[in-house]
Amino acid sequence: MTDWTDPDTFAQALERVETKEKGNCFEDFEEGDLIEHDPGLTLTEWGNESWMSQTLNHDPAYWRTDAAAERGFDEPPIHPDYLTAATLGITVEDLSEKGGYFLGRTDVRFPGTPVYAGTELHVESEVVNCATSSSRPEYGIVSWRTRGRDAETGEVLCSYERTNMIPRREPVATDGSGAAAAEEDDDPELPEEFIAPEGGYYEDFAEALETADNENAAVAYRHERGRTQDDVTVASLPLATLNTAKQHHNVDVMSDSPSGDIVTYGDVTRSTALGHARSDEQTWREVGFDDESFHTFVAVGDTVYAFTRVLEAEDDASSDDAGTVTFEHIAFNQDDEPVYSGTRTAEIRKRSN
Ligand SMILES: C/C(=C\C(=O)SCCNC(=O)CCNC(=O)[C@H](O)C(C)(C)COP(=O)(O)OP(=O)(O)OC[C@H]1O[C@@H](n2cnc3c(N)ncnc32)[C@H](O)[C@@H]1OP(=O)(O)O)C(=O)O
Repeated sequence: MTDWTDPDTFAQALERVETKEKGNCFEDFEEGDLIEHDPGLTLTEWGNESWMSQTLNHDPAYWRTDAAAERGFDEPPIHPDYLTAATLGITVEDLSEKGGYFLGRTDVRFPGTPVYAGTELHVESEVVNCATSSSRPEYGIVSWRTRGRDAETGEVLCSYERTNMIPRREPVATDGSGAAAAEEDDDPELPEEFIAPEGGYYEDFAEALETADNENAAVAYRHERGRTQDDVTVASLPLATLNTAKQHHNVDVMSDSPSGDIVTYGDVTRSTALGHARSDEQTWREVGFDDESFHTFVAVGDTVYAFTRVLEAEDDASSDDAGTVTFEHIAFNQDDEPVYSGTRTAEIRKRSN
């Protein structure tokens, strides 16, 4: 009788059987396709608090009822970073589980916030672009518009457009023009002076911008905190959002990939950098995020730091207690390499109120 667990026999069986594959290849996506994602997620206090604590998002309004009430929330709400990460995590099984990397995202908005624990998320994505990668013949580049809705009311809570590299079944011939376009600008022009705001209130950002306007200066500074990536940030946080990307939890497969190892979920990297930035400001509300890019991998043992450039300050917030500030945040690693960048618009509390 055949012993199926004999290692030689089993190796032969493994070679001959079909693998029940997961995920979709580039060829499976067509512009205009609408995909309703089967996994759903109830946004819980546990999920929210795990995400916020591990990414150093310790804003009291998301932790304490008195601080929440002071900011106009009924109770500590679901953090927009966790909402964004959960909205994306649910989509991975259909959109990107096959492999490839999360390259970037834009137009991240929260039309239905605040969102409270107990809300069930239902997520759908529409394919908005399928492009050939001119530098990587074995991949295509796909963009989707994703909407996370309150499953009960249908209200859109989080919406964004995201782009991933997605493996092709069959590599295509490319002209290699992508590599040429990526050539480094070896003569960067930086301003003569860097100004840091005095404090974290709206007026501090507005005043610093005004000073910089009169000189060849930029309002830019780094944040002291860093967060070294470990099993929790690399594997546990994405799995808690039902993100099934093998990049985050399958060391065996990833040893034979461009990164050579499991890598941090892009939303963990960016949320950690944003947590560092928020710890040096008086955040009132998050408005949105644009032009987000993931430049290189972050892996277990890497440390995520943050750098902020203040771009704009406008006294046009939804509340008299705040003004609107636009930032560029850059996450970087222990070797000072940028790993993430993106712009963020947030309402920042005014000093006078
Ligand atoms: C979720 C989820 C997975 C993750 O969270 S993975 C973790 C987050 N992402 C990363 O760590 C990726 C970091 N990026 C990289 O390491 C490099 O970009 C990468 C993927 C190795 C590619 O590097 P290359 O130097 O080979 O190439 P480029 O950076 O020039 O990009 C390749 C092509 O993609 C185009 N592209 C890049 N960014 C964007 C963007 N934001 N939007 C649209 N297109 C973009 C770029 O122009 C190149 O195009 P070519 O035609 O020239 O090939 C999950 O699984 O869902």
